Amino acid sequence: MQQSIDTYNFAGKKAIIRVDFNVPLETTSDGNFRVTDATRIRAAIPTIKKVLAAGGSAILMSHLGRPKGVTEKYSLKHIIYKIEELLGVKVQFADDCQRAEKEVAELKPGQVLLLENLRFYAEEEGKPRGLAEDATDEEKKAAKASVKASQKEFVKKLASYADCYINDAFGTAHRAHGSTALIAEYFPGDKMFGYIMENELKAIDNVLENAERPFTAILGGSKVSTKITIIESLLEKVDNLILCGGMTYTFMAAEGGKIGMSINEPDQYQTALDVLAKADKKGVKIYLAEDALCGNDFRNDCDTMICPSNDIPDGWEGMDIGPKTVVTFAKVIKESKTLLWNGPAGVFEFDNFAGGSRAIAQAIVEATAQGAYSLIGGGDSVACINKFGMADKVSYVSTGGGALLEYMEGLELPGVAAIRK
Ligand SMILES: Nc1ncnc2c1ncn2[C@@H]1O[C@H](COP(=O)(O)OP(=O)(O)OP(=O)(O)O)[C@@H](O)[C@H]1O
Ligand SMILES: O=C(O)[C@H](O)COP(=O)(O)O
Repeated sequence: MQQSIDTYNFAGKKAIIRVDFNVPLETTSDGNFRVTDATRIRAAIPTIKKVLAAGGSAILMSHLGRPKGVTEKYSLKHIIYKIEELLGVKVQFADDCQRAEKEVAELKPGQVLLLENLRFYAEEEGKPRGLAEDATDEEKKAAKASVKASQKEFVKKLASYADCYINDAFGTAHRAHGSTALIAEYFPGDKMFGYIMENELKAIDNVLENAERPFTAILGGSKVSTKITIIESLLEKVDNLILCGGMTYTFMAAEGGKIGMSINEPDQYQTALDVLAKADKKGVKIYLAEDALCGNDFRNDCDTMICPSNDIPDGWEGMDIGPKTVVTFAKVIKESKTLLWNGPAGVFEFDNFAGGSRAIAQAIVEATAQGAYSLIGGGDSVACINKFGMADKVSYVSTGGGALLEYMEGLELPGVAAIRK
């Protein structure tokens, strides 16, 4: 049965909390690691504090990156300093998530223990590793069966550490992994969502079910192929769909435009045309960038010029939306009552091409101040809004990328289903 974190009695209990501490790291000149965006750690603090304040202890577990075994650069020990800084509590560390009995036994109420990266074990994802490229179907089948069999033991061990299970890893809720889904079976009466999960689901449900109109979605990023299912499902829900970023040029090229060396997916031309036709049929207004800020090389300090997005000369590429587009997009955004933004409008990592994304963020902030509800989601979009210092001026910043998109598409997230079941 699903419990509530607000009413559960944590006194003297150990809570194992699945968090999503898959955060970006960079190496400093002295060879140490630094968390470059702590949004996901910051967001998990209220849940951890709740457990500690209610007399419990917290065992934190997460993945970091996509390691294929034990890999130093993906060790969660690199982020301990950041958790301690944000939580204000010392964090103990178990350097093997499957051999943490001693650390768990010594854990007292009010204390926090972080387990090493769950993905150092193939069992977390339940997918075989190290298969030879020429492995036969039989060998692949056997390897899969073998990791599935040991996955049960892996999950059972994690479950044995605690009295209750909290899933607060919204960013990973779309993965049916050991720690996000299977483990819940071992806590039939003591499983619950943390605050991130509760808030994310509420915020997205609010957008999907009670969206005040006009509802405008702004989708950017580099590829049509990675966003096509969400584009299609959003056509059922929104009044306006602003398509920007690198995907612009696939649409322009599909319609016969000249796009120079802009990012482009020829195998998606038909899909792009189908989207435009479907939007027309549904009465959804699609906004594509009419002009582009182009560069002659993929770097911040290349030469630039502004061109129509469908008439970019050879040797140039569209790297941000142009000034006319900024005016059009900002007007549509400011006239909207519900806003969803996923994916930057340009190569925002380069300051000279961050202007379009900044203008979109600014328009969203202004619309929010006028009473619109705004939800920003996705790793790059959140990095963008943080870079501009505007995260606290929108209604909700999601910690989810893929999870947010899948939930918005109407898919059941395994991490959510496992708690509700
Ligand atoms: N015109 C462009 N040309 C090339 N790359 C672009 C362009 N516009 C945006 N991008 C790049 O798109 C990347 C993000 O695109 P991607 O499709 O990977 O989005 P995403 O990771 O799904 O975003 P999010 O994490 O916000 O959901 C950024 O790194 C940005 O630099
Ligand atoms: O960053 C994310 O989207 C989540 O942490 C999930 O990571 P994954 O895509 O490697 O499963």
